[in-house]
Amino acid sequence: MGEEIGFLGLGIMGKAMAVNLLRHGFKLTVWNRTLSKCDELVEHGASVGETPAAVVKKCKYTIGMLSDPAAALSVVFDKDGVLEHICTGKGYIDMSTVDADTSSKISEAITSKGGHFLEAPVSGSKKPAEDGQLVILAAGEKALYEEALPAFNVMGKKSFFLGHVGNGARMKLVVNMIMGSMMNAFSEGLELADRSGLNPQTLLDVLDLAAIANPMFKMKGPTMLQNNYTPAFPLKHQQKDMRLALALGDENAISMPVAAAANEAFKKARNLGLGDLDFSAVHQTVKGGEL
Ligand SMILES: NC(=O)C1=CN([C@@H]2O[C@H](COP(=O)(O)OP(=O)(O)OC[C@H]3O[C@@H](n4cnc5c(N)ncnc54)[C@H](OP(=O)(O)O)[C@@H]3O)[C@@H](O)[C@H]2O)C=CC1
Ligand SMILES: O=CC(=O)O
Repeated sequence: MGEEIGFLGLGIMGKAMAVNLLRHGFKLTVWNRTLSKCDELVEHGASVGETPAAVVKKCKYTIGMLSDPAAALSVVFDKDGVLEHICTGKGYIDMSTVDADTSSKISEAITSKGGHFLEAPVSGSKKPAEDGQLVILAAGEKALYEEALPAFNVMGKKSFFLGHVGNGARMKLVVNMIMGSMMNAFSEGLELADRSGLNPQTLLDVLDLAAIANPMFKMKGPTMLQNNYTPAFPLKHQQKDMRLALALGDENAISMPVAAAANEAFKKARNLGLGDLDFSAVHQTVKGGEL
C-alpha cells in the first residue's frame, strides 16, 4: 500500500501501532534503540533500518514513538539521527508525548532542512493501539497530516488537527494531567472502601452506574483489586506527563493543587521502584504493603 513508512521506537505503543499498520498492508521500515526488538516486526513483514538516518533516507515520511523529551530529541539530533537525511519532500511525525518546547525544537530543525513536521501524540493505551482505536492529536504541517491520514485512520478511531506545533503536545498533556489526577482519586476511593468495611467490587459496580462512570475505572478497577499492575501505560511516563503538565500550568499561572498532589504520589511510586509497572500501581502508595 503506497510508499514505505519509517517507524522509530518499538516500545509498548510503537510495537502495537507498527504491527497494526503492517496488518493493514502498510510497508514499514522500523528501527529501535535496542535493535533486537525489531525481530518481531520483521516476522510481520517489516524491513529494518540500522539507524534513524537510514530509515529516513528510505522513507517518504517517518513516525517516531519515543519515551520522553530526551529520547525524542536524541533520535532527531544525535549522530545517525533523523536530521542527517531529512530534506525537501520528506516528513517526520513525532507521536511521543512531549512538551511543546521539545516539539518546537524538533519542528524548527526539520523545517530548516526543508522537511515537513507534524506532532501527533495519542490518547489511548496498549489495547487501543493494538485495535486501531487511538485518538490522534495532530498539529503542525497540514500537508503532512493529509499525507499521513490513511495511516492515522488505521491507528486511530479519530484524528484531530489542532493547528500550529505545540497544540497537540499541550492537548495531550492536559488530557493526561486529568487522567493522572483521576487515577489517584480512584486509588484512594478503592482503599477507603476496603478499609471502611465496604466491598471494593461493589464500589466498582456502583461507579459504573454513576455519572462518573468511565472506561478507565472499568478497565483498571478489576486488575487493581488483584494488585495486578502489568504495564500498559508505564507509571514513569505518567509521572513525566504530570511534570510536563505542571510546567505548562506554571507558564500560564494556573494553580493546580490536585495535579501537584497526584504528581507527588507518582513520584513516591517511582521512588518505591514501581516506575516500570502500569500507572495504576500508584494505588500501592495508598495501600502500602507488599505487592
Ligand atoms: N503506553 C501507553 O499507554 C501510552 C504511551 N504514550 C506515550 O507514548 C510514548 C511511548 O510510550 P511506550 O511505548 O509506552 O513506552 P516504552 O517505555 O514502552 O517505550 C519507549 C521507547 O522509547 C525508546 N527510547 C527510550 N529512550 C531512548 C533514547 N534515548 N534513544 C532512543 N530510543 C529511546 C525505547 O527504546 P528501547 O526499547 O531501546 O528501550 C522504546 O522504543 C511515551 O511518550 C508515552 O508517554 C501515549 C499514549 C499511551
Ligand atoms: O498516555 C496514556 C494514555 O492512556 O493515553
